[in-house]
Amino acid sequence: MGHTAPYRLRPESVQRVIEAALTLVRELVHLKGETVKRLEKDAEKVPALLGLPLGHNSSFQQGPAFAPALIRESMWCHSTNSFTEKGIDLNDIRNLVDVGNLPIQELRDCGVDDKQLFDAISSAVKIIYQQKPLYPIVMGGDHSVTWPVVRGVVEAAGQPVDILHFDAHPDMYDCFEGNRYSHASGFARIMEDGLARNLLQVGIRSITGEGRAQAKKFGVRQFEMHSYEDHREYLENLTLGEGCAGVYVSIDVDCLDPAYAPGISHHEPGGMSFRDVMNVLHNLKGNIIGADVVEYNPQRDRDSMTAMVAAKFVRELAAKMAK
Ligand SMILES: NC(=[NH2+])NCCC[C@H](N)C(=O)O
Ligand SMILES: [Mn+2]
Ligand SMILES: [Mn+2]
Repeated sequence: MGHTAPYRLRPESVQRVIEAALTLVRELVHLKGETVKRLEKDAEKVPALLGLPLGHNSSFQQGPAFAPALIRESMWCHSTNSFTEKGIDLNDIRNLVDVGNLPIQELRDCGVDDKQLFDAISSAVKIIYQQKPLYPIVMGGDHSVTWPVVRGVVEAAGQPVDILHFDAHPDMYDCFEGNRYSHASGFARIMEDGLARNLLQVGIRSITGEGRAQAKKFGVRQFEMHSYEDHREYLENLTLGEGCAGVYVSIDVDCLDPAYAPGISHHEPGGMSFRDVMNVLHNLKGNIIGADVVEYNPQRDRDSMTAMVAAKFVRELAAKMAK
């Protein structure tokens, strides 16, 4: 018996499914945003956690599609507590809310294509950003999610952002393995769309001629690991975001050396330590209005250790955003 063509929803049904998914996000965002305002009417910025279980644009392994639930599990694991390194209690809803996941796989099963899916991600981010005092902090999923997330932040803010991007890779291929939505092309899309006033890439140690040419074309500043010590002082005293919408921080967990983070798809030796990233993040002067932690791959992890690494990145980013 040959394969029958997969059943497809009619286009109008696909639109209804997308709207249903965004309605769930909209209701949760409104509920959490209004609750925070009732508890703390002067709250300026409260990070709102959104999970994007997406892995199909990864060029090598698709495990990041399973990451959000496992990062949440580590965030609240009783092996630790709810306080961040500098004393923010994330159990306090005024410091962090969770608005659930966008149902990525279900949308794709209904025949939603990547353009529609990325538009839905940008819409979900705008819903969060427009519900003050909430600001989006996203858990991937592979690094392809950053383009639609940054687009949503910039469209809602009305101005470009300064982006601080931690990664072993520049992710600026024009088109990787025939896919312009690839996790290895997201920052090319971001720069083409004029979404970033400045893009600083930190932790780079796997870069092709195209990666360097694209950086030159777009004016991207790349801080490569082979000369990291020459730039440490500067990177650990950054001021970003003044005169534009603010700062967006994207952490690809593979910025870390595989010794510290085995649970990622692309093992690239010679990476950063967790403390190196914290030194840059804790000392950063700037108003972070959006962030993401991506590329955690549970299928490569050891005893959930990298889930805890991704979870601590989320926690410390949230603490840095909260005001
Ligand atoms: N977001 C990422 N993890 N990108 C990884 C890109 C890997 C690709 N093989 C390269 O060499 O560039
Ligand atoms: Mn990477
Ligand atoms: Mn990346």
